[in-house]
Amino acid sequence: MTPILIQNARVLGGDPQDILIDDGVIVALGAGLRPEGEHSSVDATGLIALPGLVDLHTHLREPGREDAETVETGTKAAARGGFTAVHAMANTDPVADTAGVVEQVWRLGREAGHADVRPVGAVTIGLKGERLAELGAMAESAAGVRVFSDDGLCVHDAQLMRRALEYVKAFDGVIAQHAQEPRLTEGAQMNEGELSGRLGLRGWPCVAEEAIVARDVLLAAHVGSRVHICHLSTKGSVEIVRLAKERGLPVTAEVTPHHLLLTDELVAGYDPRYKVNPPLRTAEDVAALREALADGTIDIVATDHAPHPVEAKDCEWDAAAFGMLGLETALSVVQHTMVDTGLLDWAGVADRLSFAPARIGRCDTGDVPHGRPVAAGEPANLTLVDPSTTTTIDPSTSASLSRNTPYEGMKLPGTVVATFLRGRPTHSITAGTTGGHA
Ligand SMILES: NC(=O)N[C@@H](CC(=O)O)C(=O)O
Ligand SMILES: [Zn+2]
Ligand SMILES: [Zn+2]
Repeated sequence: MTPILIQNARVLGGDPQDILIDDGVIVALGAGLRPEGEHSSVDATGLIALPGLVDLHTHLREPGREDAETVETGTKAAARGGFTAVHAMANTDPVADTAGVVEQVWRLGREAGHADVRPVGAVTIGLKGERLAELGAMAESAAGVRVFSDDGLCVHDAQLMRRALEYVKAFDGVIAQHAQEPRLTEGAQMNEGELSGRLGLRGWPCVAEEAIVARDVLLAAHVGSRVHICHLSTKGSVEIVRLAKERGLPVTAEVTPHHLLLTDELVAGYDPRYKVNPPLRTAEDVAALREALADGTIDIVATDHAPHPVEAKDCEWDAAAFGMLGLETALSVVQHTMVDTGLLDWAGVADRLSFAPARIGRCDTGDVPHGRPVAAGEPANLTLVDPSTTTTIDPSTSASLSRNTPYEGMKLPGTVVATFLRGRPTHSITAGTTGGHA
């Protein structure tokens, strides 16, 4: 590959600089670079350069639901969203609960080549919540699993959760908990509140999440092992995590783009596009989540990209599947809710969407590290963003196999202009291909 000179990019939102990439590595960074020899140039005037984004929570659906998404299509959507690495959730069919399945997913990611796929291992066999899966074998496999989760379901048995935390401590793993007390959410369809009563939909109380968050930070502290809370959605959960961090407990947390932007009022039209787990909450919760992401109480944004085929969403509310697309719109939603509101600068975005998720997933070191500083000697995993654009979201242009975006028709700021994975463009907008993305 000939060297690439990216000119005038605002690295992490700072002053314009040139970035010279050769052989997959950033070899020089500075103003007015004039490399000798053959190279190609990219004019990045007005663009922000970020470290390649890292998603700690993606559903790629392969194996088993290749009608909803495949590793190929999901990672293509990831590249278009500016991601160079994604953690693929274990709720596939078969479940990713053995070294064999996680290695298969990891290998599919390598073959597709759009983004590095870091498989998440299931905590319990078949996600049944009964017996621990072979966590050690998945950690030692070629996939090098460090994140374990029964996501979609909660590890609700306290003793199993304790054992899982003890087990992963040996290899510095982390349990990513889908915090949902199942007995408190039987048949639940939306946030519990005045609106759920009015709409006649079974409510999903905040305490169902908060009870598990509180229990698990205490368990993690007791064991001295790391717990990560998936898709935090309530003000009360924020308060618990804040208190836990003040006490120095080993907890990290994520918020999804949709919980930063959307509220339960959208459910009033019974449109299943807004059906998601955990449910959309109130404006007060949204404000608390934004504030917590800004002050670092919530460590990261994770997409929870959850593709579903048309028939699972184009139906009555009660029958519809939970979940929303997220990879291609994440950065735009974060710009809209956090940057354009003055809550976070671009360096903060780099932290919440790249540095911190890579650290939590322990993929900031090793053979193919992510979430590294934009600096000479580092792998050229880069995302170029044009923050000055506005796009009307059009699901038909998505790289995902599914169409269940909640943002259809919305105007959102920012466009990912190019993504580089170890110096190779995995996404780039050339003249004529700009426009809608979902
Ligand atoms: N978020 C969702 O609503 N759905 C996810 C499962 C999950 O993340 O809990 C899915 O797998 O579809
Ligand atoms: Zn979940
Ligand atoms: Zn999920």
